[in-house]
Amino acid sequence: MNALEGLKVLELGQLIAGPFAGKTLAEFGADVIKVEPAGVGDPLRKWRLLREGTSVWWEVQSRNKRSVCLDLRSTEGQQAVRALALEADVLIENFKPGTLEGWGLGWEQLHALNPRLIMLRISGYGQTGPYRDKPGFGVLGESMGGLRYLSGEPGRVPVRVGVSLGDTLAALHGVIGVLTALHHRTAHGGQGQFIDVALYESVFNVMESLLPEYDAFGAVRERAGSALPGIAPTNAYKCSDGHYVLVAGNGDSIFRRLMRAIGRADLESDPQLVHNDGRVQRVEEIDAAIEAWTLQRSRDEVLAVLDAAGVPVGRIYTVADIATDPQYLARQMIVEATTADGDMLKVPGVVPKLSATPGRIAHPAPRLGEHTGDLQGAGWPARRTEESEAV
Ligand SMILES: CC(C)(COP(=O)(O)OP(=O)(O)OC[C@H]1O[C@@H](n2cnc3c(N)ncnc32)[C@H](O)[C@@H]1OP(=O)(O)O)[C@@H](O)C(=O)NCCC(=O)NCCSC(=O)C(=O)O
Repeated sequence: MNALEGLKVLELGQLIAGPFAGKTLAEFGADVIKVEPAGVGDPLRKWRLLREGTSVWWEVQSRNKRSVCLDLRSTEGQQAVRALALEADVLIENFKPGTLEGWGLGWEQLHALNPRLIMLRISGYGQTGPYRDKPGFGVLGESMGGLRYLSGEPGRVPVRVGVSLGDTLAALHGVIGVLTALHHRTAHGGQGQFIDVALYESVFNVMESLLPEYDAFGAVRERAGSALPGIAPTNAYKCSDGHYVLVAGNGDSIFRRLMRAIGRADLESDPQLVHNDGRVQRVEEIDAAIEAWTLQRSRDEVLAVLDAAGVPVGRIYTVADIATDPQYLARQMIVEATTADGDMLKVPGVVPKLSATPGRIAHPAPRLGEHTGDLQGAGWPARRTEESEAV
């Protein structure tokens, strides 16, 4: 039994923000039907590295979903979506605001058709406000949300975090919205509602004290490279073999253990360094002491000594480190899955882990339009036998 068994989800839209929300619901048992344009399908099918013509990213993002091809610009395609929406619990979309309305598939139209429908609408800037009509991508949401300005070294160009974090953050906020709206629908009279998620707001929501610090102190937070301003010591420190380690000594007792481990009893017992506020005043001195010690040792030696001392320490993981890490392996986070072409592929396991109803990879990402034939007649199409068995 999966937690979202029986939940019917219709996914319109493309790339990351909407489809990552669909993926998350599908991993917990929702029946997600993805609508794609015939011919090319979701452009993500061709993003980054392709194997036999299909992106391996697609294999992860679309697992457990069904794919039907419908032309949303055509009357027939729009009618087919309405027929599906009539029975759907959730519709996910991440088009530019107004695109669905132009196709007669906006909230007003679909809500009138199916008052129980919950609609997740993800866009760059939201469904209202002066920017609503602008197309949005993750990088712009990350920037407007405040993240980009803080990423990188002081005085250098603000860098992109390595993945489209704005999109996945929006997707996860969208999933929270869907689950909240489902609870509300069950508890209070069965009505659906729409959820308006903006990429920039999803980023802004995780920006910690950025705004109140500006309001209270006029402080504009700046890029700080690998350090965490106002919290000490925590940084990346170079080792004798050229690798870096991350050491987070920013707890009062952890700091004392760290100083003992690196042979700095003087700093361990310094009354000014007992708490964070005092350490922040002398962060450069503390960082220099730590790096003087790490520079004398290889990364593995540093990790072993600080691990034994109970100090939070870690390497900077490449994917090669991830793929062989015992913690990942012990918790089934590296899973061998079979693609629709019968090839094996290592993919991330399901997050989060539920004790009674864990998520699962039930079937591979679909070929383009693999399930269009299921749409015979009206209503939500039943899953084919082999798929129901896989679930
Ligand atoms: C991604 C977008 C910028 C793309 O903008 P546009 O192409 O200008 O327009 P729209 O959203 O209105 O529509 C997308 C296009 O796909 C076409 N389309 C898609 N599916 C169909 C089907 N099934 N049938 C017919 N046409 C279709 C649609 O007609 C448009 O084509 P044309 O009319 O021919 O253009 C926008 O969708 C957007 O702002 N989305 C919300 C934010 C978001 O999710 N951004 C995405 C992230 S990925 C990312 O950020 C990242 O990697 O980083």
